[in-house]
Amino acid sequence: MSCTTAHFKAPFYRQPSSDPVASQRTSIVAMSNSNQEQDHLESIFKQKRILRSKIRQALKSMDPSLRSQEDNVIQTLVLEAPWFKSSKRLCAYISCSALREVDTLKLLSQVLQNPSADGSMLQTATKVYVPRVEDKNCNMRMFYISRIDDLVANSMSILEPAPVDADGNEREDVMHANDAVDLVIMPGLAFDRSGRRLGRGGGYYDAFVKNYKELAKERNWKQPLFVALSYSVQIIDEVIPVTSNDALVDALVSPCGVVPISPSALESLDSLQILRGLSFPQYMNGIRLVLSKQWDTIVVCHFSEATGACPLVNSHDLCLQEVEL
Ligand SMILES: Nc1nc2c(c(=O)[nH]1)N(C=O)[C@@H](CNc1ccc(C(=O)N[C@@H](CCC(=O)O)C(=O)O)cc1)CN2
Ligand SMILES: Nc1ncnc2c1ncn2[C@@H]1O[C@H](COP(=O)(O)OP(=O)(O)OP(=O)(O)O)[C@@H](O)[C@H]1O
Repeated sequence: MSCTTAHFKAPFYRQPSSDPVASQRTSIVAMSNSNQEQDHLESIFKQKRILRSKIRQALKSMDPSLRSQEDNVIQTLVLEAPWFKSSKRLCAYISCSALREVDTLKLLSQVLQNPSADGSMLQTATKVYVPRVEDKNCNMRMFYISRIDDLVANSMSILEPAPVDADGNEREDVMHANDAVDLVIMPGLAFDRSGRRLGRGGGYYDAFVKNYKELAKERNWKQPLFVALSYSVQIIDEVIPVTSNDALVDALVSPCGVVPISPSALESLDSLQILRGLSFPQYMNGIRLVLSKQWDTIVVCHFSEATGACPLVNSHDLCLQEVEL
């Protein structure tokens, strides 16, 4: 399933000039620019297709017991994270085992069972919204669910909420909710260490992220934290080819840990405080802050191999500068 590239054609259209010769010249230049841009986009889509099959293959070859271990580690990391526990409203995908996606069912059943994500009886319950694909034109809605057992499998075998729940009530669409979502847990096929994300080619999440960010801006809401869940084999060393439509993630959760990428993730995940709080000498030398090319600010911490911690971030692809703590 894929959308056409027509979405990209509009920005390359130029207003015709009143001088017919200039207008012809302009339109030839515009056409050749447009053709170049189109070729460039085609090349990106081709690279994406190649990368998708490579990662699908890697996921297929993954040992099922390793997958299950990684699922547990990732979900535990999320469940124990302060940014997850403090979340009042979140969007999350319903994982599909046929697509070999990081499991979210443990996470979601925990949230839906508990009165709040941090288990506190005093707080109001965390509201959960999950995706429903509306058509093949990148339209996906996020509907409120209170239970996991009244979802139905769509044509892609992904469980989805019907627009009306089991009691006959219309479900709330997150785009019409009165309050802001603080967290969006995203799926993806591959990620690089600067937060670029390769989806399954539907463009659904890219469109949703763009629309939700616009809505939050209009309403003066704090932007949600966009966090993707990833098996180790899905984090790649190469740069993921992206277009201007591709939304970056703020942070990644993999079995190696929670990796803040954007400045807002660094702030929300309290990473600097965590780093400053570390007082073990063997860690102190190993920890570095790096400047990310993507965000042009200090965003990623990594650990030296000497510490035994996962060297999730390679200095060669991310660092503009390293700062010893
Ligand atoms: N669990 C889950 N729900 C989700 C998404 C997702 O990635 N995961 N989506 C995120 O956008 C949307 C659905 N988009 C999807 C796009 C493609 C395929 C899929 O089955 N792709 C096949 C290849 C099909 C083909 O090439 O024709 C595959 O990836 O193997 C599934 C969902 C909304 N809901
Ligand atoms: N914000 C958007 N509005 C309209 N079309 C979009 C938007 N974002 C992406 N698309 C279109 O969706 C198609 C697929 O995009 P892309 O390959 O980047 O999807 P993806 O990121 O892999 O999928 P997903 O976001 O669903 O995980 C492209 O044709 C692209 O033009």
